[in-house]
Amino acid sequence: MTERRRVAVLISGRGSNMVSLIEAARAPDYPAEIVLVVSNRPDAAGLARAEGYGIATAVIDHKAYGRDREAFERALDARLAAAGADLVALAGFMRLLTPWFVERWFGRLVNIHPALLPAFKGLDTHERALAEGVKLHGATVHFVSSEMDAGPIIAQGAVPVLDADTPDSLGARVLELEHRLYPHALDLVASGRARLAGRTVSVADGPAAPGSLIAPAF
Ligand SMILES: Nc1nc2c(c(=O)[nH]1)N[C@@H](CN(C=O)c1ccc(C(=O)N[C@@H](CCC(=O)O)C(=O)O)cc1)CN2
Ligand SMILES: NCC(=O)N[C@@H]1O[C@H](COP(=O)([O-])[O-])[C@@H](O)[C@H]1O
Repeated sequence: MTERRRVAVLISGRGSNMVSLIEAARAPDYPAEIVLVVSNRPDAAGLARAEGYGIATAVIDHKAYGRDREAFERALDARLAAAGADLVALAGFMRLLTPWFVERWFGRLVNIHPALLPAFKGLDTHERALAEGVKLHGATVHFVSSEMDAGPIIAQGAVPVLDADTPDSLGARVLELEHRLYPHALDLVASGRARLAGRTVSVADGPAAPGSLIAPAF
C-alpha cells in the first residue's frame, strides 16, 4: 500500500467526528493516519479523547491573537508543518479561515457540514431544515474554500426527516450519519479516488455516496 497520508484534525469542541476518523484510521488498510489534533479552544472535550488514543494534541487559542486571524493561522500552520501533516480535516472547528490559509491548503483541507449543501449553509441547520419542512436532510464533506460552506463537494449522505422530529432528534440522526460519512470521504481523498475538477469533485471506481449513506427508499 502506498504511503498513508498524514492527517491533522482541527476541533473546537466535543470531537465525536474526530473519534470516528481516529477509529477508521486504526484499520491497517486505511489510506490515512491521524498524526495530530489541534483545538482553538483549551476547554475542548475532544482533546482528552484524542490523548486517550495516544494521538498528539495542541491548543492554539484564537483568543491569544485578538483580531489578528492571520497570526493565529500562521501559528496553526507552523504546528501542522511540525507534525508533517499533509491533509487537514475540520471536525466541528468553528473558526472562519482566511484566504491566506485556505489557498495554502486548498485541495488538502476538508470539512464536514451538517446539511445537504448547498442547502442550509452556516449554523442551526437542523432548526432551519425543520422550519422549511424538507423531507430529506443530511451531511456533506467538502473541500474548504474561502467562501463559507461553498467548497467542492466530496461526499454526502441523507436521512429522512420525520414528522415528530425536533432539532435534537434530527441532529442525532445526522450525527450518526456523519460518523460513517466522514471516514468514507477522507478515504476517498487520502486514496486519491476523489479528484478535484474545477468547482466539482469526480470520484473514481464507485459512487461517492454508497447506498449505506442514502436514507432508505420509501
Ligand atoms: N474559509 C472557510 N472557513 C471555514 C469553513 C469554510 O467553508 N470556509 N467551514 C467552517 C466550518 N463552519 C461551518 O461548517 C463554520 C465555522 C465557523 C463559523 C463562525 O461563525 N465562526 C465565528 C466564531 C464562532 C466561534 O468562535 O464560536 C468566526 O470565525 O468569527 C461558522 C461556520 C470552518 N471554517
Ligand atoms: N458549521 C460547522 C458545523 O456545524 N459542524 C458540525 O459541528 C458538529 C461537531 O460535532 P463534534 O465536535 O462531535 O464532531 C458536527 O455536527 C459538525 O457537522
